[in-house]
Amino acid sequence: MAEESLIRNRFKGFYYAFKGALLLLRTESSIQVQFCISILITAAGFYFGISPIEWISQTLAIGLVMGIEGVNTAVEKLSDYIQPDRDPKIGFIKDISAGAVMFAAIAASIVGLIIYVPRIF
Ligand SMILES: Nc1ncnc2c1ncn2[C@@H]1O[C@H](COP(=O)(O)OP(=O)(O)OP(=O)(O)O)[C@@H](O)[C@H]1O
Repeated sequence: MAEESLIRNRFKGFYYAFKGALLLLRTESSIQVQFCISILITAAGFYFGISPIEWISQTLAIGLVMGIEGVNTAVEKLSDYIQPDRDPKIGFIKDISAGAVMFAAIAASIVGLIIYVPRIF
């Protein structure tokens, strides 16, 4: 019985996570832009015939950027909900959350440059 409800809870958790991913894709322009870039980069991967290790690096980079961008979006929404007015503490929280996205984006850009610059130039 307990095991059954554990499995049901896992399925529910997966359902909510899937719903959240769709919400991000449907409502957030930053995620939509990153999703389009991910599709283009994936197409580039097929076009240039990148190696398995390059596919792994590229897939991890895409997941890292989109995942952290999703968390950053959640931080922004939560911040606006708990403090709709201007507040330096909220400004700091939003800035460091955006900074986390930048770390991931820089790392992903480096991965992209390492994979594609030698193939293009
Ligand atoms: N409530 C706030 N108090 C202080 N600074 C804020 C606040 N909201 C946003 N900021 C500052 O603005 C930056 C961008 O925040 P955010 O991406 O939420 O956009 P916004 O300024 O709220 O406008 P919009 O939501 O229309 O894009 C933050 O990183 C922070 O520096």
